[in-house]
Amino acid sequence: MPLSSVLRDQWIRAKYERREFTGESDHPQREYDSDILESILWKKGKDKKAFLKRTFQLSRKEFTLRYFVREDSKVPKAVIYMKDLNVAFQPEKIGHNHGLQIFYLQGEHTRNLFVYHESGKDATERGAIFIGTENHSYSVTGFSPGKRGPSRWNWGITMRTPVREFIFLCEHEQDQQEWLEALREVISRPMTRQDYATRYIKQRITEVPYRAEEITIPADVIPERVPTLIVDYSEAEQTDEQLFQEISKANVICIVYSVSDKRSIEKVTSYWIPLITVHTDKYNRVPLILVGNKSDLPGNCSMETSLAIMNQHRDIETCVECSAKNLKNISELFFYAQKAVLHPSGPLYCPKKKYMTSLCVQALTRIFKVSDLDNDGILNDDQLNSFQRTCFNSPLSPKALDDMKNVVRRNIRDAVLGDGLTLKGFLFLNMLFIQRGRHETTWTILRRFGYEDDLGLHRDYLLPELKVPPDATTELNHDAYLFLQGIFDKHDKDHDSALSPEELKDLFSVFPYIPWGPDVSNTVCTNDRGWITYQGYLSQWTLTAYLDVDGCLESLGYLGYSILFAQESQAAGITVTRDKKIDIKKRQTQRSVFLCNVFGDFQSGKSGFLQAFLGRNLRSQRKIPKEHRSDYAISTTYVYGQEKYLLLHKMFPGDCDLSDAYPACDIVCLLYDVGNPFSFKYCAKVYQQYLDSKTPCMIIATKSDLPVVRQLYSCTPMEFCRKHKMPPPQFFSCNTVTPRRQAIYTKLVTVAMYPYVSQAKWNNFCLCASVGAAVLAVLGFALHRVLVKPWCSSAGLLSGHRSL
Ligand SMILES: Nc1ncnc2c1ncn2[C@@H]1O[C@H](COP(=O)(O)OP(=O)(O)OP(=O)(O)O)[C@@H](O)[C@H]1O
Repeated sequence: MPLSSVLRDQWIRAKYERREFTGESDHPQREYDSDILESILWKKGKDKKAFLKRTFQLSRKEFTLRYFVREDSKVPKAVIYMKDLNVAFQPEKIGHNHGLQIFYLQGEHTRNLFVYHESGKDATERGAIFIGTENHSYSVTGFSPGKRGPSRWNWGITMRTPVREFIFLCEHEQDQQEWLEALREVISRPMTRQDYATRYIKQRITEVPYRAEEITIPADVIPERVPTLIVDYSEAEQTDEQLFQEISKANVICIVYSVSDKRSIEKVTSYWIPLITVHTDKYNRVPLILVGNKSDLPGNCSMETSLAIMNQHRDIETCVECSAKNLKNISELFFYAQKAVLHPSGPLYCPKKKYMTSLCVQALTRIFKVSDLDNDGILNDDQLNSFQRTCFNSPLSPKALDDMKNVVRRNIRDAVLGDGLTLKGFLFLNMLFIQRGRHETTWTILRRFGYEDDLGLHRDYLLPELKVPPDATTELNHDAYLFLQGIFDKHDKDHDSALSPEELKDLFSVFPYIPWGPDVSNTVCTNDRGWITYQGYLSQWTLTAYLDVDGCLESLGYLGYSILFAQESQAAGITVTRDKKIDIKKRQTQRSVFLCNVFGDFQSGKSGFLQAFLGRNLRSQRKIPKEHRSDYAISTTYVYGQEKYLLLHKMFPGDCDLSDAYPACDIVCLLYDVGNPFSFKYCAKVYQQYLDSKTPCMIIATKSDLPVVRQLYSCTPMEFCRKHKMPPPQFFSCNTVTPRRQAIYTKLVTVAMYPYVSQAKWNNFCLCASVGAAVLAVLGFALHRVLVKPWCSSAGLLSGHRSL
């Protein structure tokens, strides 16, 4: 557009749109004749937060922009020559509709001023094109009417830059010629140093975007099969809020500085690292990569500087120099970034100590112990091979095995013993992997054994999902018993079929805590030294699986069940039984654990009843310290030749609503002390108030060796049983000369297994189950045959009917 047209246009707009020069508007007319245009802009302070009022002046004469801190200041804070200056509208970044970023060159550096004006003038920038010289592949040509299709404006200009072609249309041929002339003059002029700098800034606007588009490197290009999303950040285009959000989302952050700009590396420690620290979780640090860009330029920041920074900041995973211009080390940079996320060195290695972190040593020690199947402190060739298969899906060749042992042997003493690797050797080998930058090898081992990035065991590894419906129970399956038997054998070093305190401690050395307290010795069978027997050990696992399946899964995880038995998860070792109602309907059960709740008034002999099941008489019970007492007792009995677990649970009197407070059990025992006249009343109360007719119930008369006294209740225990169609009270005493297991417990399991058998036939039924167990197992005895036999008393149960 010729100058005359511009002036005419502006004159019409001023006079008729803005009503200037008419006396109708208070528009400051002096703007047109004054040399200086002054305005108040809000400028972002150095702290990057608050906007402060500043006076800005544009001087036509000096061709400068200057600003003042105070209105009455004489000395400007900065004077910027227009030739060095550029602006971009930044409403989003500045957070104001009329936000503007002013950037200008000062020496070698670009400075930024972030400002906004309270009332904008609706101007929007559409872009800018830098015009370089012919030598730099810039050209301009005109074209005549019709060349570019029908248009109202026929005369055109094609402006070519190295990156794209721009087409402009003019109304008249004369306009076209004037523009062509002006543009050719610029293009033919050699570029000054200043022009180069300006081009850099302008290219950032038009050619190199402020911010690269988000790029996703697809999952299938790396062995770990995870996609990589690369997100760029530009201070010029994005707000601090966006930066903070991206930081908090990132798995790895590359801090880029210029090797030719010392101040940019200083900013890494003074600005970027503190900023990232504030905006990331302190318990879950994000790995950082220090990237020295522009390695094609002569640098004044040496690699030593970045290494020193790396040594000071644990989160810096690695540093790398690259050149985005000639693409040197760019793919390496992203490889390191991926590696920093997938195989971070921070949790594994402490550069200061030049040794593995204590958490890493702990984890590898556990892995060694789990893999040392015979617990001799050495991974022999077989064990090393199965370890190798577990972690890397293939065994080592004999030569590779030998080479590996030789490397370790050469470097450290006591690392190889006989033909195997000691714990010391195993730790050394891993340290070697880490020191040689092969973190992924150690991470593969750690991850295979359930560890996650913080070197804790993964929740999914320890607590896999297991659905247990309300009327189902949880038991260990055959596989899990086999595994636990193996663990027992591995730790029973003296082969006495019991675990001494040291052996037990060693067994739990792969746990972060000892899961069994001293009460366990009074929950399961022990030998005469009080050590948990093989049977007792399996019983305790059975109890854990039944009462605390999550705890059991966790323990299986620590012991390495799913890894050593090549199972998908620890849950593979657990059987969830079917709904008990189906068992009753089908008149058969596959369960092997039955729960019996034991009620009785204070001092009625409940503990005695539990302990006697573990083969302890009154005398041995009295030796149990109070703090070691247990509310549970579990052991096995045989019913029709099948081994079943009976879990006795002592209930406390005083619990107000027993039916709500305790889970459904398979059978209930109501205990009363034959020597205490007030004892039976409690049993009658529990029976009437809390028991449903569906759960089998048995009344047990304890301390039967003591003189029997009359119970102070409306009826005798015998009459009570008859009235409620229960078998008569069963006499019991734990005050025996020698400790012995009594038949009452088999009877309880039998009744628990067949709750639908009428109570009147119990004694008959139970006698056959216990006395004939072995024979019946061989003959494959059928249940219905038992039911028709006449009632007979169980030999081991009672000393006879007493007068009740
Ligand atoms: N056959 C017996 N002869 C004599 N005393 C016995 C006999 N059986 C148990 N006792 C004693 O009776 C007391 C109570 O027994 P026990 O601790 O088993 O009852 P409890 O119901 O578990 O008690 P609490 O309700 O207080 O927990 C104990 O002092 C025990 O030694």
